[in-house]
Amino acid sequence: MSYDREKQVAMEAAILAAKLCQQVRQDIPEAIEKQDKSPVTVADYGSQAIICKALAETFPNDPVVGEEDATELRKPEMADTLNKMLGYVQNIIPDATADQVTDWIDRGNGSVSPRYWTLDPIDGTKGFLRQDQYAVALALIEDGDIKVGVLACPAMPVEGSEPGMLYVAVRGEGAQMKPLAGGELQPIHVVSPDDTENLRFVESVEAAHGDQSRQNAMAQAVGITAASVRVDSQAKYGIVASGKAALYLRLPSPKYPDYRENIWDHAAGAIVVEEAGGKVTDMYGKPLNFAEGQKMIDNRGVVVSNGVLHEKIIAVLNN
Ligand SMILES: Nc1ncnc2c1ncn2[C@@H]1O[C@H](COP(=O)(O)OS(=O)(=O)O)[C@@H](OP(=O)(O)O)[C@H]1O
Ligand SMILES: [Mg+2]
Ligand SMILES: [Mg+2]
Ligand SMILES: [Mg+2]
Repeated sequence: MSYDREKQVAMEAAILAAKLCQQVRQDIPEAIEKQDKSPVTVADYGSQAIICKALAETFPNDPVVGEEDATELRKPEMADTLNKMLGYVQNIIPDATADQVTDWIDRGNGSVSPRYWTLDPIDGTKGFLRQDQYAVALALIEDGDIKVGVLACPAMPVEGSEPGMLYVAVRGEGAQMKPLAGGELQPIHVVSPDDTENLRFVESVEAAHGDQSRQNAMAQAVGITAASVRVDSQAKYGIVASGKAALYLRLPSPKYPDYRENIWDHAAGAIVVEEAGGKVTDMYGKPLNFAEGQKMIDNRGVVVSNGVLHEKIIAVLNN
């Protein structure tokens, strides 16, 4: 089966959502605190609205498992925030109404099903707020297998152009990237073992999202001597997929040993790396499970590599 239509619609939606995020960020957004104390902004909500609307129009029967929902936004005390968000959405969809926008956001409350999309409207909200890296991440999953993944990284540096890169992959068709500013999709590949210049590793900026001291020790154990490059969001997957780093380590934080990873924090990035020739598993070498629910309850941590390094890193992690 061909996924041309899914790829096209997902790319177009992610590009529009990325545009909204860039506009919000120019205006220095405020963080709103969610119930779990993590931040959300009008850009997270607006991005989810735009992407869910596009998916509803083309694939009305596909559920979407998205990070955000509109419950808080519908409260009367949130009217100013809702209005501000609506203004940004109207820059892209001029006739959108407040009721439509909250309904679109809530289309992201779907469940993991035989075929579903998973959406992180802004991955790395903390990076977004600090003017660092972030990503709009969208993936299609069928029978637990990721089929299509799109990662829009509006702050990714691009040689000779303004920042912003789009990464995309379809199962069995390879991975590609193109600048968000325009241009043709180009195939991408993970770093080869003899490319010592790019034999570096990436990890989260937020220390609480991993175990930085162990991550550094493990990278050294497989021969990576350079200090890590700290990057927010699934932009890390784009960096590994395009051969700018050989490894991304995300080991469970000693502060939050019971944390389980969300499907939307990994699905889009994982297929981009796999289709670029790399490998993605949990810290025990187990495949990530996208068939159970929004949390990957059977997995611990995430290990992303150029493939060649994978067996070695899983071995040092488990000896
Ligand atoms: N304790 C813990 N362990 C692992 N992961 C966690 C943890 N807490 C939060 N999160 C999730 O981290 C997502 C941000 O991704 P990164 O860690 O790659 O970026 S960052 O450096 O933290 O900005 C972030 O995604 P967003 O909420 O979309 O920004 C969270 O889902
Ligand atoms: Mg979040
Ligand atoms: Mg996320
Ligand atoms: Mg998010």
